[in-house]
Amino acid sequence: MGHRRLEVDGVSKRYGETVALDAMTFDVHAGEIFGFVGSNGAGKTTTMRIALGVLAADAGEVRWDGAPVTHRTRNRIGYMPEERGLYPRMRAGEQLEYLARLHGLSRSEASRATRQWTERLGVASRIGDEVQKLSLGNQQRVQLAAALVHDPEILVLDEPFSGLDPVAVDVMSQVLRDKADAGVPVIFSSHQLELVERLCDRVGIVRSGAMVACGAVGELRSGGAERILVDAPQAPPGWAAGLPGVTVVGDATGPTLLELAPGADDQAVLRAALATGPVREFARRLPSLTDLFRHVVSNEHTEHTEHVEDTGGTAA
Ligand SMILES: Nc1ncnc2c1ncn2[C@@H]1O[C@H](COP(=O)(O)OP(=O)(O)OP(=O)(O)O)[C@@H](O)[C@H]1O
Repeated sequence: MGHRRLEVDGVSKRYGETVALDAMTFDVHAGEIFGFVGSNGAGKTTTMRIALGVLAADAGEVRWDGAPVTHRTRNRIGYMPEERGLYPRMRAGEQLEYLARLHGLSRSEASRATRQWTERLGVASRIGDEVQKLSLGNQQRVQLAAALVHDPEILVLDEPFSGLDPVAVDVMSQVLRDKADAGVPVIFSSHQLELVERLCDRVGIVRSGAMVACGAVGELRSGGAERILVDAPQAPPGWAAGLPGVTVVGDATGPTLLELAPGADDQAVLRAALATGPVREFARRLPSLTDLFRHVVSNEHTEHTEHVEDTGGTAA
């Protein structure tokens, strides 16, 4: 049971000239929440649609429990599409029961699951309303209920948190955690990086259709450059600018955030700070997931520039 995982292995996909996925590879283990992050157009939705089997890959394979995902597996995935796929004129409750029955639940099981999930997600009083008459956030809660009513073995959710109020975010987070604890691999995409950092066991950062960083949040954060926060209230602006191997990251008033190149001497930084007057704080700070993300995105620009120069060189 513990080794069960959803594997995305070397999946590539083009739309005409556009390379949407370029050998995308990662896996999500049973019992973990995996956060899938990346810029707009990086390839998250395409990956999830291929994992679900609604879109075919040009190359590569998606496996569940060691075997390629088939139509049968697909039935056991709870999917929340980015383009929310509910029928606007159908009543929320009827729709959920209908979806549950499509996945093979009996009439009474379907109605029990509908009641259970609408209560859990705080939309039980809305089951008689047409979906189009619900607020966006409530439509989204119904959409999540739709991904859950058939008790899926795998959860694949495309931006499930966008547009939810903070209470709904908490409810949704707890639902995902409970599902993971019950042995379900949970993968979701999001641009809300603080939430991803808080909720996910592992995170994958995608850039231009490929995975560029993947691992436990703590692991990724501690793998970044060393940062030190220095609070030296009497230090003049620019006090740290000339120190060897030191880059000033945060320069606003108040404490200074410094990034140290590998091998830079933190004690030299401390002495320089003390030379300006009292030092109230001198502490190592890990970069946040947002910092890491920005780093990855700015590398994208660097590489892009290099690529353009290379092309120019070849042409000339
Ligand atoms: N049906 C399509 N036809 C042509 N190009 C497409 C199609 N769907 C996606 N693409 C392209 O594939 C790339 C990946 O898109 P995808 O929707 O997977 O990104 P995403 O990471 O989900 O982005 P977002 O964060 O904006 O939702 C983009 O360049 C997009 O323009």
